[in-house]
Amino acid sequence: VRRRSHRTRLPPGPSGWPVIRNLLDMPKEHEWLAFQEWAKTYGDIMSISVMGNTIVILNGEREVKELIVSNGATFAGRVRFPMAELSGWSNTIGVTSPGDKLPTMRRFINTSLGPNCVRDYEPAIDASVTDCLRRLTHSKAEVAVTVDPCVQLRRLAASVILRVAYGYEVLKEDDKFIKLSEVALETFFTSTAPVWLVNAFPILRYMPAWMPGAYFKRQAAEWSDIAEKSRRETIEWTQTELDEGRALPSVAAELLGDPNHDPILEWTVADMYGAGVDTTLSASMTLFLALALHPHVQERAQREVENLVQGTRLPNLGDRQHLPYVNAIVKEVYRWRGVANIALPRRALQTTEYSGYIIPEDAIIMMNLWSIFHNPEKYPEPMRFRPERYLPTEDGTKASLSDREDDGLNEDATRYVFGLGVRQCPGRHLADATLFILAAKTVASCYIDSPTDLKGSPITEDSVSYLPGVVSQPAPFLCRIRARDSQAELLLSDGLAV
Ligand code: HEM
Repeated sequence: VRRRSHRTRLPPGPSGWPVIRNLLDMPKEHEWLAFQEWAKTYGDIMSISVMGNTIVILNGEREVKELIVSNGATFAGRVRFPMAELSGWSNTIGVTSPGDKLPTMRRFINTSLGPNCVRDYEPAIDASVTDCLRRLTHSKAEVAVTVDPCVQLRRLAASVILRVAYGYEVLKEDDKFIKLSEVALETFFTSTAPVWLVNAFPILRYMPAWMPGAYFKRQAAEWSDIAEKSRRETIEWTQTELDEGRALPSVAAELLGDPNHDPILEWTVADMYGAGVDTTLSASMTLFLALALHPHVQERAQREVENLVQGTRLPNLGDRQHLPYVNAIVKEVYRWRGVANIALPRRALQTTEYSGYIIPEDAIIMMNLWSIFHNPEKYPEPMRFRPERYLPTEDGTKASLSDREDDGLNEDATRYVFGLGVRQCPGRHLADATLFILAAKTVASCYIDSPTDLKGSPITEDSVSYLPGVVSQPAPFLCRIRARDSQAELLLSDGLAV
């Protein structure tokens, strides 16, 4: 192991090589696993240096709480991606650091997506979930069909977001706004990749577009048009609905209702798609995979729901407090494989001293949520999906359901999965409500089993694999799904969208 000299006073880390420093050490994918491994040598706060940037990695809950929560303002910055800014994404909240526009954006999105939002949109979320399960089961009780659940779960995540953001209802498989938003989002992700030299050397952004080597500027101009088209067409759609008196309540309708609204907030509405769809989809796919792998979890959850509703209806958000085991499933979905394993990197806005180390201004800060979620002292047998770890039952470990703040053992994973502090995910209430409704209705009405990869090889808990990326999703898988019985089939097909 190459250790860096103690004299630097940066948090410890591999020493790297002259000039390129840790460029070759930096893992190409699933970096949270490498960071977790490095923590065994360097500890819960460590650093590396890549392309002139200091990256500070926080592997422990104490470091995350003390730096990100208690020192919130210092670490509230986001990483800049000049190529994304040139490509029309400069008003995206997820790359905006504190300054003139951030407080306006945060206030708006926190209010629009606060706990009230969930109450207002609950019927729409409920209907979308039922619709999704009906499509997945094909409404045929006791006839199991083999499906790739990703297709319908993506449609569900996108339907919820487009309904809440614009009052738009997805009615077709190849929906125009899903396509438009996905194409635009692709340009965002591609423009944040390190292959664009301008992301490492921002000075290049001043090169005139006609110069040899300035291909990136012409590409950025093209992508900028795509981002603008997506933002404009969606918000104009809501404006037309408002003008013609048929707009459904939505975040965009609320915004457009104020004639003096700040136009920058139209981008914040658009951000909901990019930030909300892949994340909700990742957690939903993990839910299906975990249920398919654990029939006893489904049975216990189904019994819990059945005791409450007695076959008369499907459960809903109002039942939440009476369904502790279903709640525990959602918490374990957040923890077991993670969604955004290194959250969304932050940037230090000033030089700070912590635990005897210097964290320099502009350092990139990565919270390794994976390390926290897979610390065996905090979550015994961390690779096992065990919802009961959150429950005060004979096989559970919690002292009480209240899950006190200082209770480190099997702490509620919801506290971390959405990040922490001043930049915490504003979509958490919406996402959490969607996942609870999906989990409760799924166990109440369906039975899922036989998970395999796309070639038909069985998947076990130990062979589960996840794709790389800021948002990590299960590798594509198939499973068998059927409506639990004819009563469940009836409840799923009742009062549905066509
Ligand atoms: C299971 C689903 C989700 C997970 C796990 C998740 C997780 C996260 C995380 C870890 C962050 C970074 C927080 C930080 O830096 O501390 C974040 C930011 C964000 N999320 Fe979510 N998210 C989810 C769903 C959603 C939804 C449904 C929306 C909106 C509809 C949303 C909107 C945002 C936005 C706008 C940001 C950027 C906030 C900022 O930079 O100030 N997220 N999310």
